[in-house]
Amino acid sequence: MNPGDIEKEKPDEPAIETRGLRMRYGSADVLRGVDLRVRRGEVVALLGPNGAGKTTTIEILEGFRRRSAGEVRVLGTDPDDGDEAWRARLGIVLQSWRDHGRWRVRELLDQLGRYYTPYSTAERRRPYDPQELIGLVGLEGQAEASVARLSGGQRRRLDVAIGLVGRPELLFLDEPTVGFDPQARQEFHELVRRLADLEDTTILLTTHDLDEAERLADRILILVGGVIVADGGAAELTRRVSGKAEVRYNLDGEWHAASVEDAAGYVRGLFERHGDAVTDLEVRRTRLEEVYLAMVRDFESAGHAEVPGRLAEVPA
Ligand SMILES: Nc1ncnc2c1ncn2[C@@H]1O[C@H](COP(=O)(O)OP(=O)(O)OP(=O)(O)O)[C@@H](O)[C@H]1O
Repeated sequence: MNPGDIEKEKPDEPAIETRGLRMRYGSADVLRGVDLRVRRGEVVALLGPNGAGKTTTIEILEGFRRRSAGEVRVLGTDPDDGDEAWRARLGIVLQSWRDHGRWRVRELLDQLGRYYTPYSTAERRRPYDPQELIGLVGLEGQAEASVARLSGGQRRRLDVAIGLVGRPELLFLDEPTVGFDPQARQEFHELVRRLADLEDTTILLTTHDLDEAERLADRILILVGGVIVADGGAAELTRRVSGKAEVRYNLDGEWHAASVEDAAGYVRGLFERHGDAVTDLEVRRTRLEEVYLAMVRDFESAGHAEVPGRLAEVPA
């Protein structure tokens, strides 16, 4: 079977699907039955406190780590059985990657890109042209710089370029924007949206930046205590925790605030009653960060036994 054939397999199958995924390190159960589905073309953010098992999950999906139990399919293949053709369809940006110090940026991308040439298809030309990729991640000024001389943020941009060089169908990003300045972060967000919208790339990312998750992801998964405790769009998760919005406004020079369920109705009434006397109107719903912290707190204060039927021992 050649790589072209593989790409045409089961187009409706989700890019990622796990059922009852479990991982035990020694006697510690880190993943206790993770069920997740990521549709093709979706951008999904995996959130969770330090040590929740996000990297472990991603590494299992990438085929870097063998799971203890459960079913996993990534682009139609069990990662434990993934071959080179399967790997060529993935893009991976790890939390840290330190090597290639003497290489120059363009040279490195050119070399790494050659690995993907045999896996080029009519739908997905592989690899990216190094110069185009350098422009895409904003490293034009560093194309001829040696890797050891890049700043932390530039190095991270290169990590992203390395993850993209094979024009992946599925891209894993583990805390991709750590060390980015605000402008680099914004450019990176635009890049991710462009990859998802124009190149139909499926993206699974982990981040501790809740604003980033909200801005980038079609869907957010919260991993706590080894299970997914919440799954939905940012607005949906926010509504689930707090249906209320805060309306602030100035009326005849005095500030007012109200916590209301129907913000649109409240604002309509406000203008009907006071017209132009209302100024500086602001409607603010609960921020994702508050929602996230409330969910983690609830889970932790309930004790982990609150997730029924999911905490059984992983078979040794
Ligand atoms: N190779 C290993 N052997 C033993 N324990 C491990 C191993 N790798 C990870 N762990 C443990 O598994 C748990 C989950 O780690 P993991 O790196 O997956 O978490 P994470 O959610 O990615 O955390 P962070 O947000 O800090 O990156 C942690 O308690 C960690 O100490």
